[in-house]
Amino acid sequence: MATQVCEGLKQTKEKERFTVCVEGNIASGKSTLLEHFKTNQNVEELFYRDHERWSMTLGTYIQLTMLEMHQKQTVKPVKLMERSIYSTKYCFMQNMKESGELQDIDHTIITEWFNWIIRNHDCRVDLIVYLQSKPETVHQRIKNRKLNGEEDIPLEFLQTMHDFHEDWLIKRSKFAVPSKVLVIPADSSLEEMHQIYAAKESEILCGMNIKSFL
Ligand SMILES: Nc1ncnc2c1ncn2[C@@H]1O[C@H](COP(=O)(O)OP(=O)(O)OP(=O)(O)O)[C@@H](O)[C@H]1O
Repeated sequence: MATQVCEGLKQTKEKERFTVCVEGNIASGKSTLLEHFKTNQNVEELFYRDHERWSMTLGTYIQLTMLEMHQKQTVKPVKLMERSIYSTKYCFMQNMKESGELQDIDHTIITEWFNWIIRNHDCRVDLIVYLQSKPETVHQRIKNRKLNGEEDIPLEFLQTMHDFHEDWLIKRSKFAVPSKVLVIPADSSLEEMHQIYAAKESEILCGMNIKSFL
């Protein structure tokens, strides 16, 4: 897998900048990975709450926010992003549609916008780092961090979000994957995860060295 990712990246080696999107379930450790590489980009997403009334508003706004993140220029050789316009659409919006929170007409409009955006704007991704975690693991982490509003997130919801990520990035049964995918099992302890990130630094950073960030 690691070799395949490196091979696949050879074609893009000549480019000056890379975009890497970190994907995974709620509390799978995305911010922790970003923190490990000392970036401060963090998009707060509130999809897991009951947004029946505000789902269209929220969906449109978050899609716009993700577009802004994709468009953002950086002087660093690698732009690390938490999530992407793709997981927003293929996992979170899809869940809102299938659960009935998002009306069909609203979903159709958001999809039209999504298709137009990715056709007409540069939302290129060079690598997706998928933090693959068990729903039980992230459920426990959510309980441990005790954030307001998260107390009621049921295991079933985390299982559903896990399934959307797996369908998209592993089974590839529903939607196109926009880049190579590096899968990192993310159920280990924090200390072990930092060791794994250090060991996989070159793969995660598309062959770049963390020192080039400083
Ligand atoms: N390997 C780990 N072992 C135990 N706890 C962890 C581990 N990784 C992260 N955590 C803790 O789990 C919580 C979620 O981690 P983090 O914020 O990095 O996840 P996230 O994927 O960014 O979450 P969100 O989807 O809410 O943005 C935090 O309290 C963090 O300290």
